[in-house]
Amino acid sequence: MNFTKMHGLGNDFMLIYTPTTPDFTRLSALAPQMCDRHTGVGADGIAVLYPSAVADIAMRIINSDGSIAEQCGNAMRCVAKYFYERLSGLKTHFTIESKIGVQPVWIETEAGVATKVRIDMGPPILEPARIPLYLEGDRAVEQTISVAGQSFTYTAVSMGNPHMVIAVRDAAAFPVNEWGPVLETHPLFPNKTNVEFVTYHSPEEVTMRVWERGAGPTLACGSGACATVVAGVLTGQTARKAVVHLPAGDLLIDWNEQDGHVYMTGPAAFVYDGVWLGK
Ligand SMILES: N[C@@H](CCC[C@H](N)C(=O)O)C(=O)O
Repeated sequence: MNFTKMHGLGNDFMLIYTPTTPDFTRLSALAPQMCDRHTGVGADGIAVLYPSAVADIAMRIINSDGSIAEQCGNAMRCVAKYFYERLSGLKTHFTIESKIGVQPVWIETEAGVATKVRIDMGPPILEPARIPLYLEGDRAVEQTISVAGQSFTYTAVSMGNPHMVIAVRDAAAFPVNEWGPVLETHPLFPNKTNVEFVTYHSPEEVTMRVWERGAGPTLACGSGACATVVAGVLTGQTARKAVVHLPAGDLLIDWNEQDGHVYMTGPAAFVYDGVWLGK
């Protein structure tokens, strides 16, 4: 099976392009083995790229544990760069069909190379029932959650996939691996959740670290960065446009006032092309 290793700010993926309908059951079953960092290729997930009837291309994201997620901002930027440079004939504006719908994409280029990708990540979903989260009311802003004898204040946002955003004093030093797994699987979130630990520095700047549902600690999460700025706006911590600092670089997030959609801009990179020889 041919694949291309790519990453978006260190959130890394095996991209598999197939001109026919993908066998998701097989790819989900293979994902833990392919994504294993010792005995496989090593990746946070698999991004599957295939023809779409309603957009220029379709993509689905499979987490490294084999679960299929609704959304993945970093994989979408990788898919967009791949599509722009290898399949589209250098089209700088096109659409990608994901599980959440048809998402417009814009490519910034230099000599035929995609340097930045901007994606319409759609409107955030705030109603707890649709995140999904077991909580009454129409929003989950600055709620308390208790786990293993510790309480956290969180704001929940779905970008198609669920996110719990927790403001902490120093996100860079926060023990993500200790608290991430217990919060990911908290029974309040029936489909589990991604967890972002964030420090709001100013209305325009945030530092974020993430524990991803189905993948563990990753270096970046595009949908999580979108959720972080939405949570920042809802709690009065950020402006609608802010830079999210991640361990390997920055994402620019803009929760547009006119259409209510969240726009994400950032880089994507090729690493290598390979052939998976396992079964
Ligand atoms: N890394 C992603 C999100 C990938 C899916 C996530 N782990 C989930 O299960 O929702 C991103 O960049 O958005």
